[in-house]
Formats: sequence, structure tokens, C-alpha cells
Amino acid sequence: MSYKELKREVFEANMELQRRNLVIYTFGNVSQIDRDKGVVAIKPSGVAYEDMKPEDIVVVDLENTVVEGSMRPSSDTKTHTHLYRAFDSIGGVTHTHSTYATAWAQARQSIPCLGTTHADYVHGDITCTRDLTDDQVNGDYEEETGVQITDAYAERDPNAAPMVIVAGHAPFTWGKDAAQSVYHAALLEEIARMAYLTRTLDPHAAVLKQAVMDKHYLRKHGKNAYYGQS
Ligand SMILES: O=C(CO)[C@@H](O)[C@@H](O)COP(=O)(O)O
Repeated sequence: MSYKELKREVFEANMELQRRNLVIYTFGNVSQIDRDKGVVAIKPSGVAYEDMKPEDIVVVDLENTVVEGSMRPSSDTKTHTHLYRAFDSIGGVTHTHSTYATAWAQARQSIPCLGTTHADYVHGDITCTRDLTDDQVNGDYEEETGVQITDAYAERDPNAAPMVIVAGHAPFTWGKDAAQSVYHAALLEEIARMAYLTRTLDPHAAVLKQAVMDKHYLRKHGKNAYYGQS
């Protein structure tokens, strides 16, 4: 894929964030990797969606050095590239501050699987990471945000749960490409809203039975698709 095609795909995925009302102003960002070229195309920092053009998308290498583009890459770039280096099967990453998913992140609560809508897309909880340690806060903050996520996935297959909420921050999602990572961000926000409303109606609403969770996830993703047996 040429840089121009890659930038166009990433541009369209970023515009879908706004179309799905997952961001306001300059919030959020989407990227996609070309693993053959070893580059990542990502939204420019501080640019409003309505002002953005495909040629504004910035291309960086996996060490976060700009290889093409006149604008500054998103301030979350190091988190995106950390995930691409750690999860070698993913092709796209999305970050938003969508309201309900961010509320669960600020409450430091993983989103429990309360129904089959959730179970169709994520087997088990949608994990909330641990908080950053003081050293991590004072370190390379964006890189350490990536570490928070990969630490939470040390025992978990990123393909079986392509969405996470970062404690005190907001969600990151991923997928086979930028478009699928945005799709997962939209699903996460809807699941987070359903879970919040469910627990508002009934604070003791039960987690779905494991057998039902398994059936729904298997139905959607095929045999042995959970617990990392992809
Ligand atoms: O979404 C939020 C809002 O804090 C940030 O992560 C986001 O705005 C990052 O800014 P840029 O991508 O650098 O424009």
C-alpha cells in the first residue's frame, strides 16, 4: 500500500470517529500500521476533524520519528506504536474519550459482561488497567500508557478482547485495520453505556453465565476463539 493510500484509509477512519459521535473538537485519534514498510500513519495533533485533509495524516516509524508529513503527530503516538510493537497481529488503533467508556475508566472499574451484546464481542470483562505508578507518570508518559495496557494483557489474547479502558484516562481499541479499530471503539461505547444503565437500574445486576458467554462469543468468532485459542 502506498503512503497516499495508507493516509487516505487513516483519514477516513478518523472521520468515522466524528460521524459516530465518539469525539468532540480535537479529541481522539486513529492510526494504522503498514508492517511491510515499518510505518504508522496517525492523526495530526490538535487538528479538528472538520479542518483535516487526507494529506495532513502524519507517517512515523516504529521509533516515533516522522518519515512523512508537515504536522506534529498525535501526542498519543507513542502509545499507538507501543501497542503495534507488543501486539504483532493488530493493524489499527483507536483512542477516544467517549463518555461512558471514559466514565468507567475514571471510576477505575472494568466493565463486567452483563449481557449477550457484550459477550458477542468480548469474552469476559472489558479490562480497566491499573493506575500509572509515580515513576511511570514522571517517565515517558505516553509510552507508559502503552505499558499499562500491555501489562493488563500479559495473560490475555488481544484479539479476544480488542478494547481496554485505561485507569483515570480513557479507552483504546484495536483491530485488523484502522476501520475495524473504530468499529470496536463504537461497540465499546455502546456496551459501556448499556452496562452503566443496567447497574443504575440494578446495582446487583448479575454477570452473564459463563456458558452463555462462551456460546455467544463462539457463535460470533468461531471455535476456540476465546482464551487466546484463536
Ligand atoms: O482525546 C484526548 C483529549 O484529552 C487526547 O488524547 C487527544 O486530544 C490527544 O490529542 P492529539 O491527538 O495530540 O490532538
